Amino acid sequence: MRKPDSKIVLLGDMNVGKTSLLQRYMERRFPDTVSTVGGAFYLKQWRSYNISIWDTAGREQFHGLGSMYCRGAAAIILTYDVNHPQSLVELEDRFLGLTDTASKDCLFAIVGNKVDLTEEGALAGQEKEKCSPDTDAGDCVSPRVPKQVQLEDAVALYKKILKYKMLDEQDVPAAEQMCFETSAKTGYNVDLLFETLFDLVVPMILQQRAERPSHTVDISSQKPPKRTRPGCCA
Ligand SMILES: Nc1nc2c(ncn2[C@@H]2O[C@H](COP(=O)(O)OP(=O)(O)OP(=O)(O)O)[C@@H](O)[C@H]2O)c(=O)[nH]1
Ligand SMILES: [Mg+2]
Repeated sequence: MRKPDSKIVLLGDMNVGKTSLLQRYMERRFPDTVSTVGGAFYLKQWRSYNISIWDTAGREQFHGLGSMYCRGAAAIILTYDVNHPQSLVELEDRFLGLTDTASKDCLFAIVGNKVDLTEEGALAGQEKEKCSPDTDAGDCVSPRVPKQVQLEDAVALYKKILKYKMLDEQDVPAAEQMCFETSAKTGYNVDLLFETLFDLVVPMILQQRAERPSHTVDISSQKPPKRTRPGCCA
């Protein structure tokens, strides 16, 4: 397997839908999931680059592993559930600190998932009817409720992160570009999320390559060392 050129990590509380988002994007489906243990990754080829996308466990007991998964990451997807305000609070309180091991110019996306469960989901083009007993589970949506976390709350968190990382708003992508509302269930905005990040990460790969010192030695210009005492190896 080729070494990945870059790394993207999904972080966020348990049950917000990290695994489901990744499976929706990589496998184009919304399977039943079990709560993640530790972490797992997919390799995505984007243009001629290999990007690893890491799914992490949101459960408190795996918290200690988070900073290890973030090491060297080029982008981090901070995921919350639009129906659970506490999951947004947790991003700041519990997960942001884990990102200190990421690359110094790491990008942040903030993603509010499960928008299909909200009344606003209907406005986002998710017009499917409520489940009926004979409807396939994957084809139905649950009764909708007003959205509990607004996109502006995510934008405010994005700006706080920039302050925490001491980054200038002018040097990073705008909050409006990096805050998403998604549904792993319907696929709403899922491609947009991942592919926006891939497009932003590619120039970072190119820059790293340009900065990396060359390890190639031109042996044709090397003269053999002079031997002072022939035959002696001491
Ligand atoms: N309605 C709806 N349900 C979702 C969506 N995304 C995930 N779910 C459901 O939410 C539950 C948790 O999803 P996971 O993807 O396992 O959540 P996770 O963030 O990976 O959780 P951990 O692995 O425990 O950290 C599952 O029952 C999913 O089917 C979504 O967009 N809409
Ligand atoms: Mg999971």
